[in-house]
Amino acid sequence: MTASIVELHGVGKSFRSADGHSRPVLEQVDFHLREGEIVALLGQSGSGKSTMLRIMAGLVPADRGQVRYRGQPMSGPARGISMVFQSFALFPWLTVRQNVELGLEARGVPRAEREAKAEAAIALIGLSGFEGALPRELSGGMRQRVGIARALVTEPEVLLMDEAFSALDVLTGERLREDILDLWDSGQMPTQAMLVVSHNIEEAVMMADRVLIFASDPGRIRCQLSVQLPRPRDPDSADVRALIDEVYALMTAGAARPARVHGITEAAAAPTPLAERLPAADVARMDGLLELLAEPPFEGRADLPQLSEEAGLPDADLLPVAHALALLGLAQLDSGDLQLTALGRRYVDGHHGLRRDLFGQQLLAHVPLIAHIRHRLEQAPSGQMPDKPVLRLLSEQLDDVEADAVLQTAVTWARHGEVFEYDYNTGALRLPTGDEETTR
Ligand SMILES: Nc1ncnc2c1ncn2[C@@H]1O[C@H](COP(=O)(O)OP(=O)(O)OP(=O)(O)O)[C@@H](O)[C@H]1O
Repeated sequence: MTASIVELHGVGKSFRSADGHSRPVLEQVDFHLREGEIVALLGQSGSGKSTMLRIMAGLVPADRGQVRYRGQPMSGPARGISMVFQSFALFPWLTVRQNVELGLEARGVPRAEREAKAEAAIALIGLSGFEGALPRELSGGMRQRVGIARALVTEPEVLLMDEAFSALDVLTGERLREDILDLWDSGQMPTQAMLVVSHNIEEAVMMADRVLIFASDPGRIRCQLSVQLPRPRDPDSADVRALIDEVYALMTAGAARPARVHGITEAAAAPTPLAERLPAADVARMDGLLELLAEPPFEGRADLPQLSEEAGLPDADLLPVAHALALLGLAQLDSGDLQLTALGRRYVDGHHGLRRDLFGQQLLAHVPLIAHIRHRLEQAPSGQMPDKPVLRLLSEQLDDVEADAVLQTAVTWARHGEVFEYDYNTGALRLPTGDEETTR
């Protein structure tokens, strides 16, 4: 059995929200990162993937369970583990060489050795000739190469990449990913294991020996899939396509209530809370996807990877839309396919008024937060209420930024279904005009 470099045993982490509530973000995470493997971590936004990476790097402590690095309990940042961030995190006033040398400086490495190592890392990642450039003089792809050189210069045994390619355009991201895999497969990297957080299913399947799928609320490993295909992999090969389909199916299983269906037993039995994270799906995109799904060649049923290509939507955008359609009963997710329901067919075929009514009806039936706001507005003599109590309710389980995002999603959906209105200037929620006297 290959040796484990980092081990998580029953790891849990909670954060305290602004109002003092403690929210579990990770629960019972068991994971071993072993020598010689690349592991990809996929999961919904906010499911705790970055938190798990930071715990593995020793940047934040776990509240529960054990974290071990080479068999020893982790205490503080681990020297043999480096991270690469989505945002590049470069110092704008330092040159490429100075940015790369930083990690070595902090460790007291003598100057001559620092320079030699930085030069080697810069050459390895293909940036020779740009040592004296400032970050602003580089393209996004080159900046991320600096971020990777800075992570590699300390010769880490473990490289943790947190959405390292997602801020780059598709081609640049693919090229950088391929270069890293070439370095890894040819043994030129000092690194012995990589963990890659991604929102891109194809990227995960192209890179990893194992794909872990995270569940949300609280974050935990829901399932894993091993990928036993030699690299480099052909994204169009039948084997890769089949695995991509399988990962889509696993990620969308139980999508109507993604956080709960595969959840821990008590959570599955609990009623759906008002403060659930809604998939951040734009209404125009939901309409567009339903229309695309209804037309040839799909005729009501589509393979998600094909739909992603046809709609020009990356996974990070497509999956929330697919989840939202499933939540509202307009489509259903089944084995990695999206299928129009009978109601979804009526919606697509309907004129504007019918679409509005069906959408509103489904919101009230399936989104407890929207039904709750509508009920409160109907009870209020003025047909109005401020958004503050709703935000307070949401922040019992979500942080402030997420609470705001959930309210905004609820508002855009509710406006489309004419369930309620929102005044962006005053933050007032109110019944739609002409609707004050009626109840649905
Ligand atoms: N320092 C912190 N204080 C309070 N809450 C935090 C902190 N760090 C993360 N969180 C919360 O923990 C949850 C998980 O966040 P995390 O960034 O780990 O998720 P993620 O799966 O990486 O999300 P994304 O894919 O959007 O990057 C979120 O609700 C986030 O707001």
